[in-house]
Amino acid sequence: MWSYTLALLPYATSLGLIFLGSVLLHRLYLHPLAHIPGPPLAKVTYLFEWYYDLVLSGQFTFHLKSLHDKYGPVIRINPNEVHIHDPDFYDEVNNQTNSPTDKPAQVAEVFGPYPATIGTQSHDLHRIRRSALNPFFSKKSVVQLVPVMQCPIQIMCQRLRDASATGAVLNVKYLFAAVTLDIINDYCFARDPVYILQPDFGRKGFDDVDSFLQVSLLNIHLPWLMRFTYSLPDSVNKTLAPAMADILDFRRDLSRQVEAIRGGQDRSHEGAGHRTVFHELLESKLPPDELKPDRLRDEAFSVMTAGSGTTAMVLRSATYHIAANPAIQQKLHAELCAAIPDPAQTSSLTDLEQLPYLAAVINEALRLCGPVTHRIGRQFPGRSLCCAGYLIPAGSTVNMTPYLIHMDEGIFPAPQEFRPARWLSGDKRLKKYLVAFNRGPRSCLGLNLARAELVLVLAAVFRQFNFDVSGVSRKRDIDMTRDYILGAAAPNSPGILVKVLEC
Ligand code: HEM
Repeated sequence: MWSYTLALLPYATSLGLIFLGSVLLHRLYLHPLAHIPGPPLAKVTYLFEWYYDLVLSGQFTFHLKSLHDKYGPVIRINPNEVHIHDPDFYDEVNNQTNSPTDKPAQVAEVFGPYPATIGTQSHDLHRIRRSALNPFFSKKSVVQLVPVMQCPIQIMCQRLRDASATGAVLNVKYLFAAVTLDIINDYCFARDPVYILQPDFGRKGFDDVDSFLQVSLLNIHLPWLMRFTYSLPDSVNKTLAPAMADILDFRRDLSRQVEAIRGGQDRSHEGAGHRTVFHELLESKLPPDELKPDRLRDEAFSVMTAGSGTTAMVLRSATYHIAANPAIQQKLHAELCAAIPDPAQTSSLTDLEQLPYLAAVINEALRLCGPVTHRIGRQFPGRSLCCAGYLIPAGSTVNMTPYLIHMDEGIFPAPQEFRPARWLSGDKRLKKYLVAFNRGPRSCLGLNLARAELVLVLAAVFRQFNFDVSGVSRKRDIDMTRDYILGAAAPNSPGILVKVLEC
């Protein structure tokens, strides 16, 4: 038996080598993307990308810039994907309504097999799911939601007042995460504020989400991993990855809440005084398959997580940059004092949105600290693209990275500097290049809500307070050092520890 096996070994090895050689030759010379420039190693193997994303931990996004400097605006980043860095080509990839746009499978399933709007591959199914959610997040709906937002914002201001009175050090990373999660929790499920009232703002849950995002980067490259993980019982997952425990509990709790609404046990929306997403979604005209428990659980998970962590990241970075730049803080404070003479009173969202300096601060925060740092991938089954003379055949995966556009020195000089004034220069072109929410049919569902939260929270905070940020290190605590889908601070960052000053 052994002698047969040994005799066959050279044949098997030769066959293996011939197969490998053919794959390499195909990828280099015959593949539909063979003509696209890029590092030879990236053309033939995924290992190139894995090295930067997995071995060096979330570094590929930074490396992309040097690849584009070397190979031009259109490059091949792995055997089957193209990356484009051409800010003027952004709408061509992301803002098309005249042809179907799919999401590549590994990006759609980044958080696991995930039948939420954000995790939907197919264009047509995405339209169905997205249309059901759109009405909740229109500008009009968000304006009606302002009183809901004001409740946790007022509690947040009281927490800041208390910290200022006692001199306590506050971690604003968790403060802002709590306030945004309370807002979306109320909108989705008619729940009173919870997190903003907790002494540590519910820190552990937010830290677990950070760990979950790190795992999700692994999942983009090895999509079977999360599929396998979710097929295991929760108890096994909790033992293998303790950080998953809170995430799994959170998911199960969301499922319980949705089912309690469906079963009629949860009628909290009746006294809420505002519409709530999941009570209405359950009564919507979505087809029955779309209303199944797992589908709505995952939709809830996506809206709750996308609807809190992202805005909180912009709030905390903006807070640091404003407080660290006295001239900016003073200018903003002066504008807010004129608009809100009595800080005990709140101004309308519409009035606050008209304040030019506040708007400039928010645009600059979205540019410099846009939370979604990973490349955004799309597929066009029926449309080929032509960029910089390169034909990209229909069906290819095409990526673009908002972070690289926001850091483009040709558009935003000194891109690493927080300069709200650049938005007041009268250069109307700049807005075209602010793509923190992406554009087009798959752009951010919560854009209006996020912008309203940024306006209301920053106006309330900087009308009344300033911060001693001498204990914060920009390099360690604020700037993205690793791209885990959302930008992550350095591993040794304690959060954003500040002293609150009343002004
Ligand atoms: C400053 C805050 C925010 C930023 C910068 C942001 C950014 C983004 C980006 C870039 C995308 C596109 C992702 C992709 O194409 O794969 C996206 C999608 C999404 N965002 Fe946001 N987001 C923010 C806040 C919110 C909020 C408050 C919600 C609450 C509802 C939300 C819910 C979603 C959902 C559900 C999607 C998926 C949309 C779809 O696939 O149709 N986001 N967001």
